[in-house]
Amino acid sequence: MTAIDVNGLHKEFDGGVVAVDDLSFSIESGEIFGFLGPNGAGKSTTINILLGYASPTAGRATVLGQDVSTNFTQTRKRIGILPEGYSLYDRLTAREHIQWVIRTKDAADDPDAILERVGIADAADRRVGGFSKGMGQRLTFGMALVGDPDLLILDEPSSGLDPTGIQEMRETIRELAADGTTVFFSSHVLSEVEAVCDRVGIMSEGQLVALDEIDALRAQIDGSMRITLTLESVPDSLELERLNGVETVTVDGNTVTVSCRNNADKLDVINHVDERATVTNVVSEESSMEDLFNRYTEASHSETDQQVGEVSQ
Ligand SMILES: Nc1ncnc2c1ncn2[C@@H]1O[C@H](COP(=O)(O)OP(=O)(O)OP(=O)(O)O)[C@@H](O)[C@H]1O
Repeated sequence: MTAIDVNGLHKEFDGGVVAVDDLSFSIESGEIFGFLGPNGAGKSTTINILLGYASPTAGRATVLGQDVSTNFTQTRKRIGILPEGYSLYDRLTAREHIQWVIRTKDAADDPDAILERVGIADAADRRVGGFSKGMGQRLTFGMALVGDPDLLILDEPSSGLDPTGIQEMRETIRELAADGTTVFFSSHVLSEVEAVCDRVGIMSEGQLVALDEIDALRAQIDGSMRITLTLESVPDSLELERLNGVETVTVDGNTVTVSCRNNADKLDVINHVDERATVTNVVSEESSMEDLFNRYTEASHSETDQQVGEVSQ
């Protein structure tokens, strides 16, 4: 079943700012989807439209089978939201916060079980005013879990959490997805997205510039594999540039660093060098999530620049 379906979505604010530009994608139930993009890319605007808080200028979005431009109140009860920069009530306890969400969602959860799940059961009766940032984030996550939502929308969910908290949240997210909950995960912490998401969409200037599994995105960009070979000595002519799939070669002292397209190219490089020199060490790495993010968002910038150039000529 499709949990989110977005078709030709467009949002232009007063003053002509186009925040979302012809956006289309769909997310299946039980999928953990990472939604990425630099500041101002249009992520929050898209999330606000998906939650029925903002209306699109054009296009259509359906969430859990319901068009977001229709009365969305009942559907929203099936969505758990962890907003960025949450606001909690200092005078209320953690349990009172959970009870409040239970009431607004007409849910039947046990507040203590939820607090236990997010690791703050021992602080259930403490007023939230004295909570640390991480405790507040755990509580907000707990509030999002009320009512066993069909869709979880998490905006920067690991913000303020310590490594244990991040690990626990990851496990909870995976358990929920395995039970069929769809998770829409927006974050600037790319390692976090890589650790937990099945698929990612990268936004830039209101458009989706990449949409795929992370490995598939890696395979689509050139130079996504980097291999560093340490040699006893570097021969005068290695002629690595002549190999298929080799993008760049740099030599620094006894090390040769080669970027190439994929795993098969990497093996060719190792064999080629091994036939011509004594290799003492090999380190191979895939592009980091940061590399991918930069490559896709920079590519979209340069395409726009080019289009602007073409128009102005
Ligand atoms: N209410 C508004 N009125 C006018 N312009 C807006 C409004 N809300 C957002 N924008 C503009 O729309 C664009 C997209 O903003 P949006 O907040 O959706 O980006 P974002 O990807 O969530 O960014 P960030 O990562 O910084 O939160 C930006 O240029 C922003 O200035």
